[in-house]
Amino acid sequence: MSAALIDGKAVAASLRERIADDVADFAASAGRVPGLAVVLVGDDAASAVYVRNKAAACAAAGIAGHEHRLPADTSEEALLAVVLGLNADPSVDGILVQLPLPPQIDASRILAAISADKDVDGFHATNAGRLATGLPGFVPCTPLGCLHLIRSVGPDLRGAEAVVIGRSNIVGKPMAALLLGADCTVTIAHSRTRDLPEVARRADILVAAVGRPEMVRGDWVKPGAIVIDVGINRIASTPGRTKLVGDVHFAEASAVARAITPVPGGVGPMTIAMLLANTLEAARRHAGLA
Ligand SMILES: NC(=O)C1=CN([C@@H]2O[C@H](COP(=O)(O)OP(=O)(O)OC[C@H]3O[C@@H](n4cnc5c(N)ncnc54)[C@H](OP(=O)(O)O)[C@@H]3O)[C@@H](O)[C@H]2O)C=CC1
Ligand SMILES: Nc1nc(=O)c2c([nH]1)NC[C@@H]1CN(c3ccc(C(=O)N[C@@H](CCC(=O)O)C(=O)O)cc3)C=[N+]21
Ligand SMILES: [Mg+2]
Repeated sequence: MSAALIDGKAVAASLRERIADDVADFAASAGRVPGLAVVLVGDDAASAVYVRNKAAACAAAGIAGHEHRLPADTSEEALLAVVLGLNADPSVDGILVQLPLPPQIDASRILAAISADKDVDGFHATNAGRLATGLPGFVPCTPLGCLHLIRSVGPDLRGAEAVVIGRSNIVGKPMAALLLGADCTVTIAHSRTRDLPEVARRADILVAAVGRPEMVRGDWVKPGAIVIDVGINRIASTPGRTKLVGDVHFAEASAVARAITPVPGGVGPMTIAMLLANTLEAARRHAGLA
């Protein structure tokens, strides 16, 4: 392996220490702690793990976590009522409704109902529009964490060729918007992209957010590129066991890249750190301390 390892876990840990200090300052000024409500519908095992991680991270940062677990057969109206209650609750600064939602619920309707100034996920159309037009707002945590990691190894992004594989509203599109905002030349690739390996090889900065285990092979990577692997894929390993792998074939890509994120320990921990940062920012705005 020749690439430098981008240690998201370590970067996230140091960010979280700083956030904890800032939370203490906020509490001293505002007379209350920031609050984050996390809503989980159903019993998806992976979602339960993330929600547990978020609760622990909140506690460690001094943020009050309000966890709402609803049964898998919850109706859209019932979930809407929970969201409206959280919108109206002054102790709640941030609201996160864990995705995916069960099939009877229209996620876009739920996301639209979250107050834009409590939308610490940055998924509301108002915040997506703010990001697209260069206005201040909440930026989705995963791409924001990716940008931090990219800047930790390549602070000057002006004119760099960036290729984002994946165009979801929660990762790919906001990632592209952030890179564009950093003056990269940005290409967004997806399932209809012709000759994806060729497109990927153009990238000085390659971000993979696809959900396909180890899809990006070594010969897709330009020598010296920065590779950010957003994918979280649980696959079978030895009989009866599973393991997490990314969307990038790590062993191959790390022989070619200049720097690369591992899975686990890369983007995932940064997502949680950015969620805490967004929640503190929401609390400051609500308290008039921003
Ligand atoms: N680390 C973290 O904190 C987070 C990790 N993730 C992980 O990131 C990955 C992506 O998540 P998300 O964006 O929500 O996923 P989505 O399924 O919403 O989007 C996947 C994107 O990949 C594209 N795609 C699918 N197959 C191919 C292919 N063969 N070639 C090129 N493009 C393809 C799709 O294209 P099209 O639009 O044409 O269908 C789509 O744009 C997942 O593994 C997820 O678990 C997600 C969020 C946070
Ligand atoms: N409303 C909403 N907001 C989200 O931000 C959101 C969501 N829904 N649904 C699911 C995805 C996924 N996601 C992750 C967060 C942390 C890790 C993480 O901490 N990963 C660790 C490992 C975790 C493990 O061991 O399973 C790592 O990569 O090192 C992963 C994935 C947030 N998401
Ligand atoms: Mg961490």
